[in-house]
Amino acid sequence: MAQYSRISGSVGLITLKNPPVNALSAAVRQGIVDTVEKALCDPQVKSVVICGQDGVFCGGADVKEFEKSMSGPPLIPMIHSIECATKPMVAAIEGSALGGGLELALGCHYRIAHSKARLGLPEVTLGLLPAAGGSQRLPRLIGVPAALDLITTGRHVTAAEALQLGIVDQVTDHKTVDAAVKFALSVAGKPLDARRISTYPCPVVTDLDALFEDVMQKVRQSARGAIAPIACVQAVRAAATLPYTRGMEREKELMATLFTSGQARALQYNFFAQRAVGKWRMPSGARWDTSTPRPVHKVAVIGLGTMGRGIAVALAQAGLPVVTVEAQEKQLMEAKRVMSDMLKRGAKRRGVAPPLDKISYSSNIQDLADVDLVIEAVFEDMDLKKKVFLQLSAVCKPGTLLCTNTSGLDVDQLASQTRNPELVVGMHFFAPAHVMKLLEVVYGPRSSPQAVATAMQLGKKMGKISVAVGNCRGFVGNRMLKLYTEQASFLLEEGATPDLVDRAIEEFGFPMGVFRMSDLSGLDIGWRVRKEMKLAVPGQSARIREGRRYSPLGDLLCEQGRFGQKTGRGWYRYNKPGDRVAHSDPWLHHFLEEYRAQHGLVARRIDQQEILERCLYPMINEGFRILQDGIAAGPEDIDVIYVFGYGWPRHCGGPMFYASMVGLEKVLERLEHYYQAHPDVPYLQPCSLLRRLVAIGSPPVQKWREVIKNLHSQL
Ligand SMILES: CCCCCCCC/C=C\C=C\CC(=O)SCCNC(=O)CCNC(=O)[C@H](O)C(C)(C)COP(=O)(O)OP(=O)(O)OC[C@H]1O[C@@H](n2cnc3c(N)ncnc32)[C@H](O)[C@@H]1OP(=O)(O)O
Repeated sequence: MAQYSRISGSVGLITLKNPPVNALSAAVRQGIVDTVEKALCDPQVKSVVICGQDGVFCGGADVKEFEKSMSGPPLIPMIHSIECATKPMVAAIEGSALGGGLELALGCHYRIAHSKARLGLPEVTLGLLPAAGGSQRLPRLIGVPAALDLITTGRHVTAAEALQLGIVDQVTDHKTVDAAVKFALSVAGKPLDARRISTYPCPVVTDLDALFEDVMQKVRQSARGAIAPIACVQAVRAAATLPYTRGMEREKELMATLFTSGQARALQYNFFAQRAVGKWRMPSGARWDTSTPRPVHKVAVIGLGTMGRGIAVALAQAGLPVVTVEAQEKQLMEAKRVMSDMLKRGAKRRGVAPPLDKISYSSNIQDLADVDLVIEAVFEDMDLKKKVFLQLSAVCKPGTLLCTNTSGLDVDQLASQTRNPELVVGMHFFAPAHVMKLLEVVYGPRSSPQAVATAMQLGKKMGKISVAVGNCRGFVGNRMLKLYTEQASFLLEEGATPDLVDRAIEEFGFPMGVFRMSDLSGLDIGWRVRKEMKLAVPGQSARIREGRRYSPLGDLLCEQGRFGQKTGRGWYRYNKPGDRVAHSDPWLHHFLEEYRAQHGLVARRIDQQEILERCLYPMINEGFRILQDGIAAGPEDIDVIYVFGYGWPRHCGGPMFYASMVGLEKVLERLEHYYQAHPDVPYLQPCSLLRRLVAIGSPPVQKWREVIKNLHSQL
């Protein structure tokens, strides 16, 4: 709703009230319509200020209402009537003015912002465009290039940048409403014709066609199949080329297509999923709101390889003092040089001083005696990690949380090396750790809720999206990934090429296909793990191991020294070691032909649909198993992990959401088909949770938690 009062004698004050972000729900829109009318009818009121309660102007349309049928006054005429008002309307912007919130402010005649406020039109991130006049008013106010940037990226700008761009008229460090009221008093009675943005001509752009062609090309490239950024460009083009009313018609037309699209549903689901994962719960019943984190003032990172360096830099950038320990003196010196450069580059980008003094470097584990939390990031070897945990348990003060950055080893085995296994959790970062947003917080059977709460809170402080998951081989992300990469290798055996598979995956929306990604990460990493597991045996090319289908193709490449980009050869050929541009490699095609001939395999034509189904559906099936096993609390956890850690296209929601969009019956039917065709691949057998969901009519993804809960309570 909205509250009305009169202050300073002649200023009508309208306060939006809908905690926590004053979203424009039907009730708020009705409140605005009613209070604006009241203010305009009150002869004592000469000007009007619109603000939001509790330091937030407005977080935009209420996204939760998008699924329901529309009720209440629509935004467009509401904003139009504010712009047409005959008394000056002033927006007092504190906190956020986003989406419909900024569109409301653009309908006002003046905008006063607090210096800490953030403004933006993030609709594109929800699969939409600013369709309450935002795509038509913003270019008229700040010009086409700047509006294109803001609308197609959805980025939030600071008040200072908003002032520079001309979005706001004044920035204050003091009480925003007071400043706005003072301003409103000063403009009372002044003419308003020149303040109505919709009447402005769009600033002229030289060679408009070239500008839009260029922008469209860039947007298409970065959109990876998302339709909203393209519609945003089209809407701004309408602003630049059509009169306002016709531009508004185009905006509406474009929005109508987006609003009901699967991509908008996926992106909006993802918005709420990101927030849902913060509300973690463990199978024991422990939860985010009943578990208190331990204070963490000083942190340590042990092992300064690529991961350790990134983690330490991310911690320092979050303002935490970090002690780093690396046993090898040469590696320590090299790490110090590289990390200092990383800190300097990061600081330059953010316009702050590099936090070099936050990190201290040591080769002595005894220096970790007084830290509150340690993140172990040594080589991925269980024996080595066990040794480190044993040492840490002896060296660190009682109560220190011991975390491992393993990407899939058993957290419980490491916990068993320590005096306090309840203080051990996994903190699985993704490379590069100072850039990637995802953190898997892995609890073992003995991890305490407090330890999980502490790691989750630390992740948040580091700006990560943290997801709490149970302990199993590969946790959530890598457990599912294994099947994806394995299926991709099987497809090569059956007739595909790395280029063909990668093209299908990239056209689906992943930034990189499975083979290109594998070349980037290094083929030797998986090879070493498979050798340790005695799955890969040099010189052997058997295609059945441990009773199930196995593809030795990756092992055979490694035996030839083809480790990917770093050796200049892998699934692709590179001009030199370390080069990033992958070229199709005739050697590899010949190698595949020979391999098939050796094993009596006849290459067949494999189409894009089969590639996607074979690569994605087994992953999804494993996702259902993960839910069934209670390793992830809900589909949102899996989807957030895949979007933020593995490049799953956000406009497809994540694997579990995607499954619900494709239709669970179809996923089930295709898995059954592929399992029948490949009975030596046990994981293709559809999981019982998937069967159960189909049996009860394929409820929407938001309802799966209930089904899982019932399933668990029946066990
Ligand atoms: C057929 C054609 C029909 C076409 C007709 C359509 C006409 C529609 C016209 C216009 C449409 C306008 C579009 C929009 O305005 S879309 C919304 C744009 N706004 C956003 O994207 C902002 C989203 N919110 C945020 O970025 C942040 O929440 C922020 C406001 C910056 C605050 O951040 P923070 O303080 O970190 O808090 P949280 O993110 O945790 O949020 C707190 C809780 O509030 C919920 N929330 C936030 N924003 C919204 C929203 N816009 N709608 C509903 N709910 C929202 C969020 O989920 C958190 O909830 P909970 O505590 O339960 O987790």
